[in-house]
Amino acid sequence: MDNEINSFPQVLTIAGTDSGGGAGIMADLKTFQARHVFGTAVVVAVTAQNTLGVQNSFMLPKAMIDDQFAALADDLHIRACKTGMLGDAQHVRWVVANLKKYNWGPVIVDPVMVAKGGAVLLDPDAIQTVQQQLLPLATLITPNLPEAEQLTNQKITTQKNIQQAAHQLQELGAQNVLIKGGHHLAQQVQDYVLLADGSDFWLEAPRVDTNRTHGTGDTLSACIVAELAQGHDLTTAIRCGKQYVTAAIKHTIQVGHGHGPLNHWAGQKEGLTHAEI
Ligand SMILES: Nc1ncnc2c1ncn2[C@@H]1O[C@H](COP(=O)(O)OP(=O)(O)OP(=O)(O)O)[C@@H](O)[C@H]1O
Ligand SMILES: Cc1ncc(COP(=O)(O)O)c(N)n1
Repeated sequence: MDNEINSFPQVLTIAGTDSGGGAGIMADLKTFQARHVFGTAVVVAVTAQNTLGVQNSFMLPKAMIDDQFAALADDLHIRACKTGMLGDAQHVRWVVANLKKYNWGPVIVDPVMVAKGGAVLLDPDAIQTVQQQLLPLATLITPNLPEAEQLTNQKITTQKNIQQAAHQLQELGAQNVLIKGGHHLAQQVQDYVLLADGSDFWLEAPRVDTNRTHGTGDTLSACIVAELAQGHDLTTAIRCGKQYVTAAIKHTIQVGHGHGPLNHWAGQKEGLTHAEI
């Protein structure tokens, strides 16, 4: 009976808010809505932010974080979750404890470190805690190139470096790895995927010439979470996420003076049905 009550696919983002609406929990919830799953959130950090940058941030106390997890565990049936901005080492530890305490389905780790505008969203001291405690819980980790460099302690300049870094992230405990190539300014953006069984592939798309790319990583990982919650396999979910984020970047909307947000209605705009994108 409980299965019937909680049968609609429910997902969770564990991250920071963005008052400007473009990244973090806001981008995740917009993506969940567009992808037809019910989105929930554990707020770890609150940021005062807009498309020009992060003006202030506040980390929530442990009791408030634990209570949010407990409230969800008591009532909902979360099928997949993701992490985003976690701020510092102690918050990473508190989140890890709650990931272990309950079952939230597959865990997608988006190891957010620095915002597009340059603000630090993860204390550099916390990187070791992410490597040692969070990575082993990751069904999939989705670093961008600078994050992959930090997590593997190496410069990444070639495709071979990217592949080596992905293997290193697996050795640290992440089951599957998606290294995002948005920060490499080539004509084609290339993301690299290394799966748990050792198979791999590249995802390619033409670079859209725009600075309206606030929240691209959040949107990609949130879409993957949504697809997993609906029962798709990981490869299908990743390919769908890539198609969705590419469309959301391509169909620019004019919001803000700086790094503008994506168009989370892009699937509808392209006339794509839910099943096609
Ligand atoms: N200008 C662009 N044109 C097309 N695709 C892009 C562009 N920029 C990023 N992407 C794609 O968006 C996704 C996110 O990549 P990116 O490297 O920007 O992540 P990120 O830095 O974590 O994003 P954010 O921190 O803004 O959330 C990847 O699939 C990447 O290839
Ligand atoms: C709360 C929060 N989470 C994540 C990001 C990263 O997004 P971006 O790199 O596009 O600024 C952000 N700016 N704010």
